[in-house]
Amino acid sequence: MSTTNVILIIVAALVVLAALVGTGILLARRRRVSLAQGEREDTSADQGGYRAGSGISLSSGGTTTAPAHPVEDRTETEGQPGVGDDAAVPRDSQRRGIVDVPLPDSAESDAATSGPESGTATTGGVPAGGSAAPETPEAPESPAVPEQQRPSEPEPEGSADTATSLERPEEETGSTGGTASAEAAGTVPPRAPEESEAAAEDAGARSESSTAETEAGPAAPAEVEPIEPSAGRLERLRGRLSRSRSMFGQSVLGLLGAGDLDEDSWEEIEDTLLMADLGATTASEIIERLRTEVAARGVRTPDQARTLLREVLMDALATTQSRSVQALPHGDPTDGGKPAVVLVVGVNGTGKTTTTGKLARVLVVEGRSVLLGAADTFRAAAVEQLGTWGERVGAEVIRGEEGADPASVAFESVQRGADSGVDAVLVDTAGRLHTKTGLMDELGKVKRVVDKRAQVDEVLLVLDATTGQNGLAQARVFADVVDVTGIVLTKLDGTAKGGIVFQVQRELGVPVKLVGLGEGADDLAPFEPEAFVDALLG
Ligand SMILES: Nc1nc2c(ncn2[C@@H]2O[C@H](COP(=O)(O)OP(=O)(O)OP(=O)(O)O)[C@@H](O)[C@H]2O)c(=O)[nH]1
Repeated sequence: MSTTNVILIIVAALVVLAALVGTGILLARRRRVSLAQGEREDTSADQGGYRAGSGISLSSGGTTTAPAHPVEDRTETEGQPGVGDDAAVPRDSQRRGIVDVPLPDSAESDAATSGPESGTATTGGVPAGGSAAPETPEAPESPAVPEQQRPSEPEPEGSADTATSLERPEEETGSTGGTASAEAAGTVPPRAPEESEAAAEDAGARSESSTAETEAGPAAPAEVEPIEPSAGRLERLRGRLSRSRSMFGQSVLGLLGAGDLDEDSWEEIEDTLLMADLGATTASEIIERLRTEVAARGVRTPDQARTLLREVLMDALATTQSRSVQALPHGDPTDGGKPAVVLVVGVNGTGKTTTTGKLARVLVVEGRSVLLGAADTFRAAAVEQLGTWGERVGAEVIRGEEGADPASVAFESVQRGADSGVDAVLVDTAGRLHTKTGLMDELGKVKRVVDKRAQVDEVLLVLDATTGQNGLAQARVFADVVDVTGIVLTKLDGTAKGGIVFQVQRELGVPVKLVGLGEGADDLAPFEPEAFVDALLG
């Protein structure tokens, strides 16, 4: 063998060695990151005040409770696709800068988001909350809101015409909201900060007339259908989840309980976790933890495997945030207290209206009075749908005409709720694609406008469990724009997935509070990690 050949062989051997060392370093680093994250999760294994096994837990809101985003935990925002990511969804959501985009001028905004005529003349008086307006946490209340009429004192005009509820006749606009009409016509420049309070006052003043225009809902409810006790609902939850998820349990438990696992088996377990939408990071953390525990405990039997997997999944779902829905009033609203205000947000068709109705039902059955705000002014059918829920539960419904400014409807709802002394105001917002900056800006405006009148206690983001990873992208953007305080995961009855629960909680620190299990009136249950994991394991 010539010297050249020997040198070539040595060089080749060195190259192979270098490649192996590189791969080893990469793997080691990946594991180290995962382990560190796992440890962080473990420290937050406290369940907060959540009462498992009971009905939906309700509470009064405190100060704003939106959790800070654990940004450092985000691992899938570097332009890399997440497993199952929808290719149509931009993966650079963090860089899209939704929060930093200045809102359009109020007149422009109204023109863009409202119907051609209606939104402008009708809603110009509502504080726009544009970039020039300060983010006032509390609106000036009594001075801005004169004594309002009560539901029992309907204004003569408009009371019969629910379709034009928030639209004000020309002359009326002129008399009570000159600024509004001028602004709507585009003749008023964006409001200076000091003008926003005046705008709130204007909106408050307007509501005196427009409350009469809003639907005189069935204030004296007829019969509220009896609601199934929570125990029964949870039982159904288990049944429904286990039907769709038994494959997950069987597959993972079968492998784990088989004793010594080779690399192929671990990969298969990881694949199963990914298929259930747990996401790459969560799945990898769970695998690391399982590997460690399997070695430490000497798992050999299916029972041992089940105990271990249950524990690991439960830990991954743990949160320090309360899962209680903050929908109870602050004091007695009929005696100086304030109603709870809940905003329901999410993309189209996730189940916002249905969830709003179901939640209203839970509250009413608990003896609470509810007012529903139909701020979904994009879709007339959604307003009708909420109206039907209002009839079912005996709640007044405030609605705007199609195309009206949703912020105006939301403001009117909160105003009316406060005036009429209800316990909770639930505002259903229009579905919007999280990828449309203008629509997200509009949602931010809804929240800010409501904030001027009352504290928003709960912002529930409704996610459709069947949309998988896309749900995470949605959650990120919505959380940035409106400080989401709780997640409702709907349609869990229709999917074998739902692992998005793990990811949303892990990344956003926002607890999953409720789950939707069907289209029925009672198909809303508290999210209970134990029940969820048991159902997942089959
Ligand atoms: N199977 C099942 N269907 C549900 C659940 N929640 C809502 N739905 C159905 O999902 C569909 C959409 O629900 P909506 O409440 O209208 O959704 P939305 O988010 O208000 O829709 P937009 O107003 O268009 O944004 C309806 O057919 C609901 O009955 C659930 O938990 N399970």
